[in-house]
Amino acid sequence: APLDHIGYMQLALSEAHESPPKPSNFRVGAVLVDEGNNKILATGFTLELPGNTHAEQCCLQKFAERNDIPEERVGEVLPDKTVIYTTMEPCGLRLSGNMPCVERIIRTRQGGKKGVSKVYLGVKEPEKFVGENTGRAKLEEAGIECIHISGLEEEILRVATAGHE
Ligand SMILES: Nc1nc(=O)c(N)c(NC[C@H](O)[C@H](O)[C@H](O)COP(=O)(O)O)[nH]1
Ligand SMILES: [Zn+2]
Repeated sequence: APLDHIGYMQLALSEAHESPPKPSNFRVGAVLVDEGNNKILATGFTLELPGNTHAEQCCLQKFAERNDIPEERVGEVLPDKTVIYTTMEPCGLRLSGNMPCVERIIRTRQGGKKGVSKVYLGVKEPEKFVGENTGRAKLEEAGIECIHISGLEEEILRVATAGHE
């Protein structure tokens, strides 16, 4: 049977377990899903790809690479009903200064592409690095629904902060 919301979030959490612990970020897992056909498009975890990458960023980049285009153009090849499950809400600001995942996700809808239409998140971002994460408001403004899938918060946060002292 196809995975349900909690199934996809559990899959994202299993990805988060793969992330190498680091004091300056959170260990997050994500799954890019074609909700129209219940197909997994890509999985990702923090630091999976080279260059201080985030879980959501890795999903987009891996799917783009599989379609021979750069991540910034991945919206051109995403199926119409693409959604992303991420154990922690997408970042709106990064201490490293790298492009936040909220911007990367909104960018998938540029040029009238459907891109990512929903973000399912396991927890809000703890205010440890950048204060309150205001990304969800930006996602909603861009027409992207943010839905909290509850039930895994404790384990998500334990995994996310395992690299912290
Ligand atoms: N949603 C999300 N997915 C991730 O894969 C990840 N690592 C974070 N973490 C958010 C946190 O705010 C940033 O990790 C810090 O702000 C440091 O920024 P860098 O990660 O070094 O760019 N958040
Ligand atoms: Zn991010």
